[in-house]
Amino acid sequence: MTRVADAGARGTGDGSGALRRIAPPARRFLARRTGVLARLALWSLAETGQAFLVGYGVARAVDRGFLAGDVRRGLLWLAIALVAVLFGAPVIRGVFTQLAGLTEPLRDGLVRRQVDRSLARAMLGGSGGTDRAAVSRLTNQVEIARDSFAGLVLTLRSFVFTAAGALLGLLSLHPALLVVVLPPLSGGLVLFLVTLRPMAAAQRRALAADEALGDHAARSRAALRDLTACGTGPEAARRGAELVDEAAAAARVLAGWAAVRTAALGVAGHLPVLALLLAVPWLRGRGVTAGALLGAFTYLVQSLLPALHTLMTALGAAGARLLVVLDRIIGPEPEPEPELGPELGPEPEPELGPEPKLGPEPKPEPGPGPELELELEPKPEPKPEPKLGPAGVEAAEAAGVAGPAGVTGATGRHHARPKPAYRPARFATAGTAVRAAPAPDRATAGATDVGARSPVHGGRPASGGPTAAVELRSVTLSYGARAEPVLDSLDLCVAPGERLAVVGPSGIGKSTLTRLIAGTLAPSGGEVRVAGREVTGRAPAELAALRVLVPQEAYVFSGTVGDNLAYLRPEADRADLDAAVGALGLRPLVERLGGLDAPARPAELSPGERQLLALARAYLAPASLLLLDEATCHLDPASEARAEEALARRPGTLLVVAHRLSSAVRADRVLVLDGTEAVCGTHGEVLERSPLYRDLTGHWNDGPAREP
Ligand SMILES: Nc1ncnc2c1ncn2[C@@H]1O[C@H](COP(=O)(O)OP(=O)(O)OP(=O)(O)O)[C@@H](O)[C@H]1O
Repeated sequence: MTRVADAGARGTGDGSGALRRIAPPARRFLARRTGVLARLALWSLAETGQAFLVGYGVARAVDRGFLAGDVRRGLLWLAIALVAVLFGAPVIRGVFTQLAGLTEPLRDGLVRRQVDRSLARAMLGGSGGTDRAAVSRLTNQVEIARDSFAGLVLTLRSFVFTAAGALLGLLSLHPALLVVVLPPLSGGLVLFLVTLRPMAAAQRRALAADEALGDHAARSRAALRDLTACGTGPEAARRGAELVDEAAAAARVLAGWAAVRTAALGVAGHLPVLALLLAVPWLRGRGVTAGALLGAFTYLVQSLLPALHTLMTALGAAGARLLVVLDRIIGPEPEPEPELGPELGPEPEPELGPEPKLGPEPKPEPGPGPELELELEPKPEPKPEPKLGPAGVEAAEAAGVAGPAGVTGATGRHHARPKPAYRPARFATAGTAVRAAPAPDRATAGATDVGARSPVHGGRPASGGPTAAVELRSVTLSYGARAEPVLDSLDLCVAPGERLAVVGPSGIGKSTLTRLIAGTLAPSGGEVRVAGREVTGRAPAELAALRVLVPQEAYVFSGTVGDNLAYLRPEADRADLDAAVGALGLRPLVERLGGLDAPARPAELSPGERQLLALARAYLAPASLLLLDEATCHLDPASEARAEEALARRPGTLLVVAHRLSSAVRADRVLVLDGTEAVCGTHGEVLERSPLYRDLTGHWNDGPAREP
């Protein structure tokens, strides 16, 4: 219970401090609005007259009317009291009209102040640069301040002017009435005033606890992958539980003081009535008439008690809230919350992980390993996918860490990529979203670059042939029961060791295809096999052993550079890491960061640097299939070429969602995804056969990043 408790303590001892801080600007604010205040006082004076007349009318109606046998006079005085009550409606209207002249400028001023402060803080950047509580202050707390201020002005003003009218009335009826009424009234008021300061402190503590809890929840959500990667989940959960306890404790303290305040209200509100009843003989002895007694009761029950009740409620709740909220907005800057756990070290901001490609929420990405994306929004899936909630994340993480165990074909060192044993080059689709190229073309697709191709039928390797690295059999994927399929009856066969580039316009389904192959998305129909094994429904650990998917926004977690590189292959030694660093051209970056043992602070890395680290991590991964979903988009063409070549040299198969033409040219084959047509073949072949590919290459060539 560290920081929040401190904040609460600060608040407890700081109630008068807050008042001192708030008082000067409050005085200036009011001094600039003397006209509004004067008009408000004028309307309120009418309330004094009203309060006076209500009790006085009743007293006179009884004494001079009904008890004196003059019913007409009695009714007349009652009518006067009634008119005074009815007169209250236009008075309230007038008061509210003037009130806006105070509350709206206050709200505008607070909003301006908060925006200025948040912008200034954001511009500072770095540690504490983001003010996560700003939204709460800007919306919720500013509205609380406005409402509380309005309530306070209304009730304070009403109490003062009503009490003045009622006390004046009591005095005019008989001074002895004041002797009986004033002591319990003022006693209750004093008791109430005594509760104000601790109540404000409790309010402040409750608000601080609420903010800290919200902030912690937001940070934990953003840093979920860091927490998982660094194993600090339990620590974050423990801190969350502490904050919940703190919020509950603060609410209990607040409730305790609310009970004391209710007692004060009982003393001030009901004791005077009791005292008046008990003192009736004494008062009668001093010449207080029956009408005056009735008038006194009317003052108490009709005017004083309601005004007192609303005053206490408003001062106790709205007043304390106003003080606390104003101090948070215009007082000293709140201290930043501590980071989520010691393991996250000095990193200023927990890394948020890969950003979404589409919209503000991250798209779910593959299960295990640092490329893991969290399932943040429900999405229609054709078949149940392994959930990536906390439990799933742990499982996926375990898979990423333990992935190398049992991986076939993984060797300690990377050798030159062996030539594929065959190049089936089969791609055939049928259907609407992605259709097969015409049959004669399909028969030759990919055949031109390989002389002796294993016999394939419909894009499938013939039985007895080598197992394909990737095989899609009539795969269909729709993101909803009635949605148009993104991929429709797609057949695809990628040979072991082959390099395939996937190209197509934005939104055509390239990422969808990689996710299907990665096994993080289940097809609506058909079958996806990697290394001969169906991937759908496979456990994250098994998937991790089969493939690595690197998304566009690479994920680097808070840890050392070496930890990041070896994440998918924990047993990698220095030589392995050095080899990866050299192969990917990472040396200058690693040196700048301070070596393999230096901390990698995600927030201090550019997107391209993060991609390089993620690519080196993938390079070291034991899985033989590498899926790059625009994973080099933040690299310059030379770095991209170097990285791709290095990844292609490692033993295994490479599927690249191409970001530049050069990626496609370097690939053994190119798969062009198109809404109505899909073509697969060598660069030259698809250039000839696919108008879309010709368009794309034209666009790439004419684009700002001109390709060789
Ligand atoms: N989780 C999802 N839920 C619903 N629709 C989705 C989802 N993910 C992708 N889509 C839709 O599926 C289609 C294909 O998306 P996908 O991301 O695979 O395209 P892409 O070719 O990779 O695009 P880009 O190059 O812009 O990344 C798009 O229309 C997209 O809006």
